[in-house]
This record gives sequence, C-alpha cells and structure tokens, in this order.
Amino acid sequence: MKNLDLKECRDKLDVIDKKIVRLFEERMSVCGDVAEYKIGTGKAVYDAAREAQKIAAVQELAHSEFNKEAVKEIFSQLMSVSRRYQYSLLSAHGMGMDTGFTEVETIGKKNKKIVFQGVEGAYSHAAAKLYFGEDADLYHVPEFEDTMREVEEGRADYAVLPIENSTAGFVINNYDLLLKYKNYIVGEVYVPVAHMLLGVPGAELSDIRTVYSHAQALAQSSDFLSAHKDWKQIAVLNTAVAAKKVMEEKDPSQAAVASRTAGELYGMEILAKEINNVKGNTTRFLILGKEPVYAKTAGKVSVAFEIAHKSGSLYNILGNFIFNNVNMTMIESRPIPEKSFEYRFFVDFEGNLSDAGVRNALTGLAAEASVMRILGNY
Ligand SMILES: O=C(O)C(=O)C[C@]1(C(=O)O)C=C[C@@H](O)C=C1
Repeated sequence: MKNLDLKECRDKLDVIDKKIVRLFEERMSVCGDVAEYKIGTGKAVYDAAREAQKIAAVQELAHSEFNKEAVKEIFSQLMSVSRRYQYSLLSAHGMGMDTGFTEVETIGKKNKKIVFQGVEGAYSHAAAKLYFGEDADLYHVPEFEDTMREVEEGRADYAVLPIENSTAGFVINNYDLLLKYKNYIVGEVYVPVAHMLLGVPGAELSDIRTVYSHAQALAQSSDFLSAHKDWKQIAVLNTAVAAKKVMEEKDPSQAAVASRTAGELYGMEILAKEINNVKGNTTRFLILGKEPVYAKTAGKVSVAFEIAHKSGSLYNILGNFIFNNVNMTMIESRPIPEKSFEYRFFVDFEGNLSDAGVRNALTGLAAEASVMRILGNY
C-alpha cells in the first residue's frame, strides 16, 4: 500500500480545483459571447443537438465507464448553468420570455358573476362566499367541468374549483380541467371542512343504514364510518347533493356526510358532529378567470409541463428553479392520456411574474419542456 498522506492529497485537489474554477469561468465568459451572438441573431439559447454532440464528444475523452457516466452528468449540468446565464443576459436585453400575462393593480371582486359546482350549501358555495363576499352574485352547475365551460364561454366571470384537501390530497380530475380549458388561476381560498352526519328530522343514529356523500368526504370520515361496518356508503357528486337527496327521500335510514351549512339549509338533524378523521381539515379552492392577469402582490405561480420520458429530464428541468433561487412548494404528476405511462407535471412555486428570477426560470422551462403552460400567478 502506498503511504498516502491525506493532507498531501487535499493539497493536490486544491490545486486541481483552482484550475477547474478558472476554466469554468473561462467557459462561462465564452458562453456570454454566445449569448451576445444569440441576442443579435435571435437564435434560441437551447440547442439540443449541440448538447448531445458535446456530451458524446467529452465522453469519448474519458477512459473508464465510470468516468464516462460522470463526465456526462457534469457536462449536462455545466450546459444547464450556461443556459441559465444566457437567459439572464437575454432578459437584461428585454428579450426574456413573453409570459402572455398582464399585471393589474388588484383582481376585481365587485359586480362579478361567480359559478360553483354542486348545490347551495356545498363547500364550493362556502368558498365562493368567503372569497367574493356574502352578497356576491353566485350560481351553480352540476359538474366541476361545467364551471370551467361557463367561464371559458363568458357566462361567468369566475369559477370556484376545489383542488386540494389537507387530508385526502389532490382533487385529481380537476387538475386535468386546468389544462383542458383556457382559464387562468387568479386566486385561491382555504375553507375549513368540518363534516357532520346529517339525517332527516327525528332520525336517530341507530336508524342509519345508508350514507351518501362525495367520495372525498367519505374518505375524510373513514374512522367514524368504519365503526359502522353495516352502513352502505354511496358516493354522489357533492356533499350538498347528498344532503338534498336524503331530505327529498324522507327516509330515516339514510344519512348524508355534509357541512353544517348544508344541514341548516335543508333543515336536517345533526346525528354526529365533526366526524372527519383529522380536525382542522381544510380544502383549498382555486378561483379561475378568463383573462391572463396577475396582481402586483401575487406570490404564487402555477405551471404545467411535459418533458421527455427519459432518465434525468425531471432533474434537469427542475434545475431552472434551483439556479434562479425559486422556491418550489408543490409538485404533482398526472398521466398524459394520449401517451401511455408518460406524465405531465404540475408545479407551484413562490414568486411574481415580474420577478427576474421567475422570468428566467420560466424562459428555461418553456425552452426545455415539450409543452409548458403558465396556469396563473395569484
Ligand atoms: O453552443 C451553444 O449554442 C451554446 O449556447 C453553448 C451551450 C454550452 O454551454 O455548451 C449552451 C447551451 C446550448 O444548449 C448548447 C451549448
């Protein structure tokens, strides 16, 4: 065994690393010249063919299989950093990405027509009142998808759509609606969800045989409901639809899991209070409008993108957030229906569309993803 001295090795590494940094800076300076050329000619920063060629060439220079793989990783990252730098120079020349969004002072809430899914007494109804005020001009439609259509076709100014619950997770199908319709997220509102077991007047807990509710509300009350194994659970469109159905059918063996508001609205008996598993259960609702606008004070951006189905592509695309110091707060994947076992991603991050870092990150995302859409800034 060679008599190795750690300090000697570290001294050697220090010398090598110094050279690497010097070479890195030299490389970045040339990338600055490339950016200048691209600013002059309008050529795109991202050149996938050139990057593939570069990776192959540097791999040829490495000697072991291990080093060939390592060199590939390092140069992918180097070029990613190079792109980020070039995007920042483009932005400084006013050539950053056009987000298609317009900044406004505030999102107007007065004299607007608002649509929600379900019937009066639904949690969406509570969300709409919480966001737009008690005297807002509200109407309801049967399906979540109808709310998006009402806005897209101009019959409503805004739709209120549940997107995430603190216990049951994402309202997955509504994510797909965000892409299917050309509406934009302009706000969000958090509504505390406390489920009651509601029966017809005079009914008692021991009468109950069937429970109706939205599938998520049943899931959120699973501890309470599993103590009554003989009860049949039936999922319907909405918690308030369940309450209305039970009242209309006047059957004391039926109950609904719904809000206190729904119980009061339909004159029902509360058979059990706050039966949700987790107290403090909350649902997040999105407010969607037709215009791509964002308020000066908006602090969250939502995007959706699709990327190549290959190793490292998510890692690389997320580099756009890291290198622009953008804090990602949520990521969710959804299958792409036309492409079996391929996925699109929904990401939320902190920031405003007028922030330089956010614009850079979006420029990179748009260039590197096969599809990218800004869903809103709110
Ligand atoms: O050669 C270019 O066009 C560059 O912009 C340089 C570079 C690199 O860093 O090597 C960076 C981005 C491109 O995607 C390809 C290569």
